[in-house]
Amino acid sequence: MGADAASSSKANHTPEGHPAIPAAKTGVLLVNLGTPDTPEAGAVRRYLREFLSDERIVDLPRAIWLPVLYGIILNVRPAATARNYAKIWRQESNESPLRYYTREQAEKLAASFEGVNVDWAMRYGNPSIASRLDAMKADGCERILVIPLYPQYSATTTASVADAVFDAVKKMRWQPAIRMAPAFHDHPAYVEALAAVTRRHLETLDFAPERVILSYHGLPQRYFDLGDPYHCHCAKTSRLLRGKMGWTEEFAPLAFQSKFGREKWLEPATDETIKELGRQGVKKLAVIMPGFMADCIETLEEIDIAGRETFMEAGGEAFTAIPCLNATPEAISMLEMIARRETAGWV
Ligand SMILES: C=CC1=C(C)c2cc3[nH]c(cc4nc(cc5[nH]c(cc1n2)c(C)c5CCC(=O)O)C(CCC(=O)O)=C4C)c(C)c3C=C
Ligand SMILES: [Fe+2]
Ligand SMILES: [Fe+2]
Repeated sequence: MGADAASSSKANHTPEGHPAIPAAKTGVLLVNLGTPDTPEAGAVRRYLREFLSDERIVDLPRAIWLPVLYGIILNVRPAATARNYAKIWRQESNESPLRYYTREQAEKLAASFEGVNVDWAMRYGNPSIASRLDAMKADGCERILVIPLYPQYSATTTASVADAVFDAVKKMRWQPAIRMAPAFHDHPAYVEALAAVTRRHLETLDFAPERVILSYHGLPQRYFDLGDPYHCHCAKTSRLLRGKMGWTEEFAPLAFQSKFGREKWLEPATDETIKELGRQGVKKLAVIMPGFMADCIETLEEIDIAGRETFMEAGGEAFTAIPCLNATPEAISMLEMIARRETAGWV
């Protein structure tokens, strides 16, 4: 045993010859949905295969779902989705916007919340939850708080992160203690952050929107009927944000975007709402997407590109997609509040 090992063994009060034990640390792991590694059909196919195989996302019996997934969806969708990713890909760092902003959120949170190890992972794709939990543990994290970056709880997202976290620690002989942060759809700092980013963005425009659609990612209606509280969380965030901004429900209607598959999803659909407002003579429209903590394909392509086109074709004249919270100071301060509250007694 070298002199270093002997002195660290003394500091840790471990017996002579015992392997060195790193000082106990607390970690915070931010987790978002995930994204392909490149905007090419092969990478998109790998990502969609993992994503759409999760029973939390599609809960149909495997005997029914897997033939559809492997026979149709994974043959048809990757090429079209890859073309959409290519439109929004961040060339300078060669990654998707979701990955870029999630990493930036973790870096900024690390700078403001000293004394904890902050890391980030993706539920599907890379870096995986298991790989980052392994790395945090190897670095001495005995206590880890996981923050799913979904303000509104859904079994499809929040619970799916918990599944992956516990699947990963299931394989560890010496597990870290784990805490899962709850949803934060009604956290005052979250609603204030949405309001601040919105006000800042509206000031940069040369028009005043006649309507602001509050657009959230959708879900099959059946999941709501089975008890998923997501719709209620979206409704509450919307009510609180309207209150803060002085908006009426007519001025700022709720809608659900990104429908996938044939089942009935939560309504009204964002694309239909955009079309309908255009037909009714609304000329200036804004869309805010409070459920997305970071800009991604669903906000930058589906809304800012495709939604804009839909509105213009329906007679609209001016359109804006309000940026997501991303790594704004308000978003980081909210994440820090949640991280400090949920690590109480640990740090
Ligand atoms: C049955 C399918 C899907 C459910 C249920 C679903 C729920 C859900 N998703 C998000 C957040 C995001 N989804 C994103 C992309 C995306 N979502 C689906 C399908 C379902 N989502 C697909 C097939 C895709 C990939 C893109 C495509 O092929 O159209 C993203 C963006 C990822 C990125 O890299 O940019 C996010 C974020 C939530 C919050 C949610 C339930 C509440
Ligand atoms: Fe999705
Ligand atoms: Fe989409």
